[in-house]
Amino acid sequence: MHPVIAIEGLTKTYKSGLQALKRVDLTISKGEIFALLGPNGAGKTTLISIVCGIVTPTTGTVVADGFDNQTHYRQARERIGLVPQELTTDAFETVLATVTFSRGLFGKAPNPAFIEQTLRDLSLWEKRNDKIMTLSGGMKRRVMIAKALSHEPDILFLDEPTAGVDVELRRDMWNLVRALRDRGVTIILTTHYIEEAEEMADRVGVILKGELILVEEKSALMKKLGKKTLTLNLQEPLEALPAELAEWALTLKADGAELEYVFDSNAEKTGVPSLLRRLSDLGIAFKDLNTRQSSLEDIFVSLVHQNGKAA
Ligand SMILES: Nc1ncnc2c1ncn2[C@@H]1O[C@H](COP(=O)(O)OP(=O)(O)OP(=O)(O)O)[C@@H](O)[C@H]1O
Repeated sequence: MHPVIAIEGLTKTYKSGLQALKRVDLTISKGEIFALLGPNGAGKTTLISIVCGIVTPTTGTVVADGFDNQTHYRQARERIGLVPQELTTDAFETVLATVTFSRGLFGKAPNPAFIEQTLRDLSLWEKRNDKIMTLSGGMKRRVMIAKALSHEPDILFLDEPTAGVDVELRRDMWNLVRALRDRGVTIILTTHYIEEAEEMADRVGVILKGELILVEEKSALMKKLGKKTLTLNLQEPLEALPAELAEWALTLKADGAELEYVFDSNAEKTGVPSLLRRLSDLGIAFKDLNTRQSSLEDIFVSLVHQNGKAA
């Protein structure tokens, strides 16, 4: 089975001379949910825009479901639905007309039953005769998704799908994305909300300054890079860390009332038992303790930090 998207040697230098993509190689399998993470300006939108045929790459190729998006643009584009970051739609049109028109743009035969189902799935059916301009921001975003799905694409790109939407709509979107995946749609999303990637993605890619610095199964990534944090709530606050504790990577928090120790949970020797013994020897007592597995957010922040230092 060929990958549903194959990106090879992709680079993009804008006319301004800015190199937005350095060299990106990436393959995506059918039915995956792939989350692309990266700080502002990393190149996420540029990458998506190239795959969707909106921006021309400087070098490299993109093959969507077997079709090169430059030599077979129409066939490649037909397979892709794009929900852009910005709302781009005719404010004076009704919801139903906009979504129906979108399908027509791809040369697909009308299918009112399919459009109705799509609008119902997105809780837009009641609003079908409303003009887009009268809808709330969240509803407008749903319209953008309905438009992207109108021609029944196999691959859906969501560029920051939940930026600025409320918690309820975010949950709805996640459910929708899962339902689409269950139907065999491949989903690529960019997000600033790491919890979104943590919750949804099968695989995660991290892009920094135009380079895909990491692509990994989410579960493997969290296991491999995951650290644990042990927090001890002290009986008496400490003014400073005693020199006798220098061999552990400790931080004092909450005005000295909490002692935090970050350790590698995969290591043979975590340092936790010896730390507790040393604390007891020093007469430092604690009321409570807890450990927390690091989240994808911690991992992401430390990756960005490391790369910032390396640059
Ligand atoms: N049309 C353009 N002409 C020149 N430079 C551009 C153009 N579009 C984007 N850029 C630059 O390319 C770099 C990557 O931008 P891009 O929008 O792809 O990043 P992003 O990761 O999507 O960021 P954000 O999270 O802020 O949306 C940025 O430095 C941006 O200023």
